[in-house]
Amino acid sequence: MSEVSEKIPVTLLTGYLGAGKTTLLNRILTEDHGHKFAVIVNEFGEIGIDNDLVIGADEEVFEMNNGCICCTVRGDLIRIIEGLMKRKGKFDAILIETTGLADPAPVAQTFFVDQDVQDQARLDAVVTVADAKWLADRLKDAPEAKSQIAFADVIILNKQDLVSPEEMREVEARIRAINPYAKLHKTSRCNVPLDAVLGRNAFELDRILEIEPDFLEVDEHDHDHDHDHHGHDHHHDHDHGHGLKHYHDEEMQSLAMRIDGDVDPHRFMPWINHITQKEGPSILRSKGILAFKGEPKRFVFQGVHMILDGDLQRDWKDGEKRESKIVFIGRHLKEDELREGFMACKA
Ligand SMILES: Nc1nc2c(ncn2[C@@H]2O[C@H](COP(=O)(O)OP(=O)(O)OP(=O)(O)O)[C@@H](O)[C@H]2O)c(=O)[nH]1
Repeated sequence: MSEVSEKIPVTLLTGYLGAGKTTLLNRILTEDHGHKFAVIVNEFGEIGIDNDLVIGADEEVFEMNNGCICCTVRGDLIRIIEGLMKRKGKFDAILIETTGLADPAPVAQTFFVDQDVQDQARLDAVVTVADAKWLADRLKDAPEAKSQIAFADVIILNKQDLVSPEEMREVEARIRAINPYAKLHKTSRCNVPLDAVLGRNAFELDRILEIEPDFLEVDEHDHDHDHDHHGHDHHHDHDHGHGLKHYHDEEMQSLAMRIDGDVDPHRFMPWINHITQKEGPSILRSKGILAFKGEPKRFVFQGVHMILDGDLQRDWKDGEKRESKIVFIGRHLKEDELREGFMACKA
């Protein structure tokens, strides 16, 4: 067993008010799966927790006026997770339900910035529940709703029973305009198999771009999916196109880039550090797998805003094409600048 797999997996559950987070949580908790979960509920910045799960939970007093909300959330979360770790063995996964208005980033960042937390727990995936009936409206007026979609590794597009198939296609297309990479499940009452939500390893560096192996095909070509397959019954595992209208979300975009071959680490590292510091507030997620010149191993990185985490991973396999690919998801991305900057890293 690798060291990684002994860490407690953490699933971060997000979604706008009333989308169905609690419904999903209850499904997870009541299903007969033989796992024990610890649940952390984050209400409006305050972290309340099932009292008998944590020693000294009564002492978790939240001070909302005390400085930056992100830091407060993070501090509370670190203390709660450390408390939970003292009871290690009593549960095998942690679920965090954030309030419908929360930005998932500070919670996710906790798993990269705090060494003690990092040693014991690993972020498994960000799961976002979306309301098929109301999401399109919330995308117009609620920036949090958009961030939650952009941030997701898994999207549960819920309340299918309340919309027509046509409306469902419409909302799916809106989601794809923001985040083409997440796994998407259409549900009523969040009726997904649990392995669609848990054990995703979406933040595992080695799996980062393998979850959706065809991710790059989306952005590389023009989004011209007007070729409707009338009368054909197409069943294959391709989420994009095929009856989906294509939108471009003006505000929130994703940008995928590829270099055929190696990049120069002496150019790439300063560039990625610079760009994530400078554009960090607008970059929600970044991920990449890179072939560094002269390096037999793949360099894999991911980031949440300006916090980056990267490592040399397994060797490039015999016959595997050495290439370098990165993805940014964010608000008002400076596409030309990002593209030019990355292309200049070519070895
Ligand atoms: N019609 C329909 N109702 C649903 C579905 N899923 C959940 N609901 C209902 O929607 C309401 C909100 O669901 P919750 O699971 O509480 O949503 P939430 O995201 O936890 O809500 P907040 O805690 O307020 O953010 C409840 O009344 C649910 O019974 C669904 O698929 N279809």
